[in-house]
Amino acid sequence: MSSGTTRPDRPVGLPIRTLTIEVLGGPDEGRAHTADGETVTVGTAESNELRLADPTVSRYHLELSRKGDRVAVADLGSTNGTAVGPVLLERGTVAPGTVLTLGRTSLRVGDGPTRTLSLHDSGALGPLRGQSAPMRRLMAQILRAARTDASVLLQGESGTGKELIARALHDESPRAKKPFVTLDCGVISPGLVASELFGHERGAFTGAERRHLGVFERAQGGTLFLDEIGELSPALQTALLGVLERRRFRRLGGSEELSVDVRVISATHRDLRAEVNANTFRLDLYYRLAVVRLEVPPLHQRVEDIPLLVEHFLGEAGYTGPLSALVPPPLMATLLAHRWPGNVRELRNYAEAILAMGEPPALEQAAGGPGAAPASAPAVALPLEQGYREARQKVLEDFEVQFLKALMERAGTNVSLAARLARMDRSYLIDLLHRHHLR
Ligand SMILES: Nc1ncnc2c1ncn2[C@@H]1O[C@H](COP(=O)(O)OP(=O)(O)OP(=O)(O)O)[C@@H](O)[C@H]1O
Repeated sequence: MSSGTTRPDRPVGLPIRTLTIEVLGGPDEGRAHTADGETVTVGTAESNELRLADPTVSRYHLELSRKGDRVAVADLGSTNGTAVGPVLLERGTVAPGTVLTLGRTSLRVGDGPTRTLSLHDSGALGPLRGQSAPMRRLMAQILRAARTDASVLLQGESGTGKELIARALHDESPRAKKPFVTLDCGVISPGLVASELFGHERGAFTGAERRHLGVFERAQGGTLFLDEIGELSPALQTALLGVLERRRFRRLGGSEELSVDVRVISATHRDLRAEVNANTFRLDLYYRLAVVRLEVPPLHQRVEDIPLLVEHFLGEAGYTGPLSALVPPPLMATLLAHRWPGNVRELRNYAEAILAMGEPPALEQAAGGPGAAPASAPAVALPLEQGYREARQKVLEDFEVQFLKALMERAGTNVSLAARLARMDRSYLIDLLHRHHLR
């Protein structure tokens, strides 16, 4: 199997038609912008490509991108919405020439000149595989960002490869020989995040029996990857901002100030620009984290990557035969048509299962597909006769037990594998298993 060296025989540039935006009305009337790349964001915050002064426009109001002959419009959770005539538009496409209204501002989107975007010249970058144009575009952006010390924010659905990309950013950077440390802000209990970030001194709080080094200290000189950054509480957002601004911090319960030389990469499955608009994520922290913002497309938007990825995962699992013997063309056609809600992770599990079982397992039906439960049917029995608090507790406990049983069955009782599949911290999983007497 040779997927690691696959070199698509395509040119290393992608010509795209860009966009222009003219401000026809409102406080910014007369301004215009021509896009450099495929997307343009509009809003009042500094990091928008088209920054407006109109106070009725949100900080991150709108994203416009080319979709063939049309222009895709995505409202980023703005306060006053985006309208075409009397119709409010959250997401959709419009023809060039359409006038959009944002608060008191009106904009006309139009065709811009053609530009050539650079693509990575192969289907591999470190551990990453992908030969589709979006993936090779992303690889080119990763290589460019890796050479700088800029903070990078990765945004994409779960399982799209954000952690692998963070790793590639580190491996391709001048910090490659220094540590790469990950903290998943979504799976550790909220009370422990501060001590995981900054460490603590012995006796800093009940149970702190010895000094603990936080991730900033362990990543010194290297890269810190903060996964699920959108889950940070407001207090921790403030504390993290302080460290990033001052480049210094103290362990919890400590008095010594320690200096930080760490490059921060963070990731989220949510659009933090909408969280900034809603005031649930600090704008100043967003600026610090998203000096470079990379969007990782879901797998169904880059289906050309599927054969290469399947071949790669089978090869990693030890398969040396021809791809078509395990995945004949009709099965490959099914894989290309599947929606892959779990993205590349789901594809990897699927490829490994084909090899383990010697035959293709059934693909899970996406929610809403044929056979899915009607939207109004409750997913769990609701114990309405109990009070809210007790009922919530009971439903949660039932869910945890069912989830853990299914998880341990899938993982063949291997706790490390189970933690990986469930994307949770291994020690937290062990705690949960003990709590429910499943171990
Ligand atoms: N482009 C790729 N090439 C090779 N392997 C990939 C690629 N993208 C993802 N994977 C594999 O898919 C799995 C999921 O990737 P990863 O954990 O990086 O996703 P993620 O976006 O960080 O997910 P989550 O948000 O759930 O943490 C991993 O096993 C990873 O190695």
